[in-house]
Amino acid sequence: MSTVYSKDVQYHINMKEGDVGRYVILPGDPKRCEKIAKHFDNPVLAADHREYVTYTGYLDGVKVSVTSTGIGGPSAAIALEELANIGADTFIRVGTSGGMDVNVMGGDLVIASGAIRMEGTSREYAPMEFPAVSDYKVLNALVEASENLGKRYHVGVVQCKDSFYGQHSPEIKPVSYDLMNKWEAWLRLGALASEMESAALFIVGAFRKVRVGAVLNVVANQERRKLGLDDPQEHDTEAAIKAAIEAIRILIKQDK
Ligand SMILES: O=P(O)(O)O[C@H]1O[C@H](CO)[C@@H](O)[C@H]1O
Ligand SMILES: O=c1cc[nH]c(=O)[nH]1
Repeated sequence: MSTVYSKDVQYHINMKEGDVGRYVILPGDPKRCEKIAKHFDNPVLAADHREYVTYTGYLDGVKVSVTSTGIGGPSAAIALEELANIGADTFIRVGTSGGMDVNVMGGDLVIASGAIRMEGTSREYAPMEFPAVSDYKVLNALVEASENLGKRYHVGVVQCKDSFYGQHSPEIKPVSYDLMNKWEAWLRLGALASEMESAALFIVGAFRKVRVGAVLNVVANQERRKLGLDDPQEHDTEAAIKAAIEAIRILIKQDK
């Protein structure tokens, strides 16, 4: 059985085949797109529809794009599916996250090797037994890129959820017993940081047979705060952006 996906103008991202490169950076925040596109040669605004803003330009002579996903699994899954429909096959999420492991500090980078599927979207693609893992070539490229940048980084599992405030104020939620017990388990299992899109992107990527990785800026770490440790804050995503750009350059070279 073969499935044919339309390469025509896509319903949500409002682009067709030819509008994006095979390499696409995926920030959540649409406002991060322009910052990322500044690293491209000759960037042009390709589309601006709903939460999906896209710029397309070039890195080392190869066409590349950046498309925002909006917040959460549902909109991220749509972005990935529609971008795959029009020819993209390698994706790097550049996001923000909240630190979990006490060794992870605000301003560090977290490169996701896998993601905890505490969200709903990926369940509509794969049974829970199937793991949400990043593509190893994209993962390796992100590690090499972070080394080259001389940036403090961690590689490991991130936690994905649908409720931002379920992470930040679980104790006042009606299901606090569930949120807090699971959070404790994720900590004991060494989860590095919490965010909202990687699990859905990794699972949809597995389904669509495309490569997906993720690099996250750590904004702060609530676990360090709880323990009275210093908790530096970093809202600037430029280091994560630079890591993703460098990783794409590495992948372009490898793919030639
Ligand atoms: O900064 P982005 O990429 O949006 O990522 C993180 O920030 C949002 C929550 O504030 C969620 O989308 C989360 O995953
Ligand atoms: O704490 C945080 C920061 C960014 N994104 C999240 O989901 N959580």
